[in-house]
Amino acid sequence: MKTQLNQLEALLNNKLANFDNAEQLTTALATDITKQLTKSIAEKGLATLVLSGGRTPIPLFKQLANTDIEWEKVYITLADERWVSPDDEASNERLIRQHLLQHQASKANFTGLKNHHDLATAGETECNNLIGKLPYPFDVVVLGMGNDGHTASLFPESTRLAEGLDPSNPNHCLAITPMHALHERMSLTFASLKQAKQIILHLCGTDKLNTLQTACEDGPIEDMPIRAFLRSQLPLTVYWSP
Ligand SMILES: O=C(O)[C@H](O)[C@@H](O)[C@H](O)[C@H](O)COP(=O)(O)O
Repeated sequence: MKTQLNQLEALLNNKLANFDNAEQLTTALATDITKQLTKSIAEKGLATLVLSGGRTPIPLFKQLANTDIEWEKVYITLADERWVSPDDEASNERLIRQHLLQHQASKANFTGLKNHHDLATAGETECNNLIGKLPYPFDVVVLGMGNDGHTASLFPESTRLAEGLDPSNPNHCLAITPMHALHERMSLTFASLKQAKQIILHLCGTDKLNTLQTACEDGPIEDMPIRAFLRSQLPLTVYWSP
């Protein structure tokens, strides 16, 4: 494990922060996000935070919910959304409302990606216009990764993946359909996410470490979309714990 971590630190140009356990990672990550948001608020009176769904970030959401930040000056949105009702078990908006927009963080300004359209393809323009109204570039983006190398909802083999990965795509979001995951999705584009002041890839478990190692090796970006972030000169840090 130590050798693997040393190899990855070299591959990631020392942008790998590894911790002995998820609790230590969560505390450090919540602290770092708080610092960046507080700095942005001091500089420009507001801050934007883009979050991913999944199971990994739930402890982080819970810790941030109780953190003393001027949340009324923080604008939060999602890196992606399953195109389901916000009260559906699969909804990332539901996850954010349930675990983050509580306690002190209940004062934050949240913009969801799901709108009234039945299909993500029909809702794409409205979603893009809505995200376009948020303060930009984003200050902090927190990404997860699946063991297929997807991030946000930029899945290998998905429809329109090339558009989603196109660094010059002028749009913030696109409707995309994974081949091997449930639900039509709305995903922020690589072009929109990569402009952020701070990009965090939040991973837990040896399976994700092994996937990260594979993603750091040669191979097409389309095979493992997280490679678009790893191979660009971006302010990206990987936070990992067992
Ligand atoms: O909507 C989603 O599912 C997420 O945005 C997705 O990109 C997630 O970050 C990864 O699938 C990792 O999920 P886990 O944290 O559950 O492994």
